[in-house]
Amino acid sequence: MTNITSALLSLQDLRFAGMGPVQLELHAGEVVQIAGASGAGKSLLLRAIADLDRNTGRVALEGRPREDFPPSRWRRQVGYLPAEPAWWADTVGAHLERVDPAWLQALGFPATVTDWGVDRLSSGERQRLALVRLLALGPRVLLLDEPTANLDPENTRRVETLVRDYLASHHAAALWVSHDAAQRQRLGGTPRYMESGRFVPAPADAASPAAQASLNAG
Ligand SMILES: Nc1ncnc2c1ncn2[C@@H]1O[C@H](COP(=O)(O)OP(=O)(O)OP(=O)(O)O)[C@@H](O)[C@H]1O
Repeated sequence: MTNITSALLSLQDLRFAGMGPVQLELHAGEVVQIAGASGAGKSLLLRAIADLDRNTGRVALEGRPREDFPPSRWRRQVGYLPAEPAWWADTVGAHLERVDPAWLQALGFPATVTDWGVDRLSSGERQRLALVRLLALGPRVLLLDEPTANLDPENTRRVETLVRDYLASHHAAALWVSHDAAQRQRLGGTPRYMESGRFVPAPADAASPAAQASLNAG
C-alpha cells in the first residue's frame, strides 16, 4: 500500500502561529502518529494543514498544491476531526446524509442512531459520530485530533479498526494525535514528537511509563 516515491500529503516549511517549520511526507495507507506535551502545537499543526488558520509554506495533495483547490474542496479531501467537534442540526441523521450504515454498526451504534437528538449524545458518542461524519465526506487524508480521548477501551479499538479499514479501502492516510503510548504501539508506524511547534527526535524512553506520564501531564 505504501508508495515511497510519491507522497499523498506533503508539507514543506509549514509555519503557523509562530511555530514550525514543519516538513512531512504522508503516504497512502500510512498512519503517522503525533505525540508531544500539551501546548506543543499538535492541534495547531492539524488546523494549519486543513488551512483553518493563517499559515505559510507548501502543502500539496498528490503533488498538487493546496492553492489549486477551492477551500471547501481542500477540507473535504484533507479532513480535520477536532478534539471537540461541533454540531449544527438537531438530529444525528441530519449530519449523516450519505453515511455507510456499516460504519455506524462498526462503532457500536444501532441503525436508529440517526433519529437521536444531538443534545442527548455523550462526549464519546459525539466523538465517534463525528468520525463517521468526517468519513462520509470521503477524505484522502484524515487529521485526527485525539479521536479516542473520551472513549473506553472497547470503543477505542472500534475506532482504531474503522480508521484502519477506511485507510485501506480508500487509499487514504492519517495524521493521528495521541497521548497514549499503548495506542501508538497498536497503530504501528513511527511516531513523530512535537515540541514548541516542531518535530524533534523521539525521547530515548518515549514508550516508558515515565515518558508516558510526562506526555500525559503536559
Ligand atoms: N492562534 C494562536 N496563536 C498563537 N498561539 C496559539 C494560538 N492558538 C493556540 N495557541 C497556543 O499555541 C500552543 C499550542 O496549542 P495547541 O492547541 O496546538 O497544543 P496541543 O499540542 O494540541 O496541546 P493539547 O495536547 O493540550 O491539545 C498553546 O500554548 C496555545 O495556547
